Amino acid sequence: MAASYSRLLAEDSLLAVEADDGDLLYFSCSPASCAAPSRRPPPLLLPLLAGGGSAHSLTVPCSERVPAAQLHAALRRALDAERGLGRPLPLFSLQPRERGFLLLQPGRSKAAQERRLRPLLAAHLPYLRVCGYELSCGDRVWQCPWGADGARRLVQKAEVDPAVHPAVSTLRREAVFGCWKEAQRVLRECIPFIPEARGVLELWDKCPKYPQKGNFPVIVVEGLDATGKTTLTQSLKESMRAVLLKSPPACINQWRKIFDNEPTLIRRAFYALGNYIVASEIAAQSTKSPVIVDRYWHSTAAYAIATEISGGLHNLPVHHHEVYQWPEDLLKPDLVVLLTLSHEERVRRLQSRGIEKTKEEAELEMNVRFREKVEELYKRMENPGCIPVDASPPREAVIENVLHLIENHCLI
Ligand SMILES: Nc1ncnc2c1ncn2[C@@H]1O[C@H](COP(=O)(O)OP(=O)(O)O)[C@@H](O)[C@H]1O
Ligand SMILES: Nc1ccn([C@@H]2O[C@H](COP(=O)(O)OP(=O)(O)O)[C@@H](O)[C@H]2O)c(=O)n1
Repeated sequence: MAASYSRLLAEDSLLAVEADDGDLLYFSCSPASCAAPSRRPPPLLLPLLAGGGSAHSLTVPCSERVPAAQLHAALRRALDAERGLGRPLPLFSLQPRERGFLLLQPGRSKAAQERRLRPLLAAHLPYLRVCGYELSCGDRVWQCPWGADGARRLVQKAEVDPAVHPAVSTLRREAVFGCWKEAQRVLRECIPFIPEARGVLELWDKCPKYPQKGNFPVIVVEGLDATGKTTLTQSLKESMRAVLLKSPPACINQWRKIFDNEPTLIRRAFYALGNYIVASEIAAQSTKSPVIVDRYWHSTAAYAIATEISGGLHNLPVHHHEVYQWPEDLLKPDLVVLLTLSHEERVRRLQSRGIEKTKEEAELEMNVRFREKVEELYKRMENPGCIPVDASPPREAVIENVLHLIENHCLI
């Protein structure tokens, strides 16, 4: 009979490894005495070890968010650069809650893998939990912690798959901030490591904290890259005699590249605060004229969730989850238009535009699953939700449709 999730968490530690297709495989690691002999050994590890390969897991305790996120990113870079160490798979430990990597290396002994790993990890070792994996009695896999303090534990395929992706519970803390105070807190913690964080915070300090919208309409245009946001927002600006704003706003754009190269926690805090900075511009401008905004909070949340939650649509947080709700302290637009386009047409437009692609754009183009998740996430956003508009007709028709939509919302 399958063990319950709560029992596994009470007695064992539970690990989730992201397989090649982005889906998750769950293992439990139990003190040998309470391991039921009927529980099967885990896939992935058993064939690898039986074939003479080796495996190590590295996890980063998450006590201090910013240093932990930076260490995790540094490890990823080091492992990606070190070809002789095998393939790193993203790994979540659910008890204690930690993130890290599982290194799988066919045809290399545990001792040999350890010899390559030790110098690479030397500087980080005090802040990491590292375990090697061993095979005994033909089909028993043991987890063996480095250092003297940990007893080895039996690793088995977990008989329960928690219904929720392990990263869902960390989204609020690490990627989709529910209020400006949280984003500000993260950027403050970054100042010792990233001096530019101070620049962003100084600009934010000058902004009113809960600005109110003026009487003119505020319309946001969202959508994947190359769906026609720039084209549409420019036309709306002209035909409505509106002011056109962008998030992130021009005043922090100079630092965008720096934050784009930082781990999720820091990168998303930058974009989140960017939305609050643009909100004060929206408030000021909407007392004088209509305002069009090219990307806003929905983009920040949708991209953050799609990057953090691996696998397919089934792994996304359930409908009406708190991460889909508009932050209460962020100025709300009157209408959010979502431009939708088939994958083929979007790629054609990207190619005909021909400018250099950012890493995330290139990933979007390549990764159909990621694109599907971003689009689905846009549609799950609430209060306000996005209104989808087909962006495939000619430019003039798209603009006309959106102008009708704006009129129907009684905004002009
Ligand atoms: N309705 C349309 N039909 C055909 N091409 C379009 C349409 N709207 C935009 N484009 C073209 O597609 C490309 C991407 O549009 P753009 O407005 O830059 O998208 P985004 O700002 O969303 O990245 C541009 O070359 C643009 O001229
Ligand atoms: N309000 C915003 C705007 C952009 N972003 C991030 O910036 C990326 C897209 O910005 P972009 O400027 O390349 O998009 P386009 O306006 O070129 O389509 C997304 O991948 C998001 O990660 C965000 O998080 N929040």
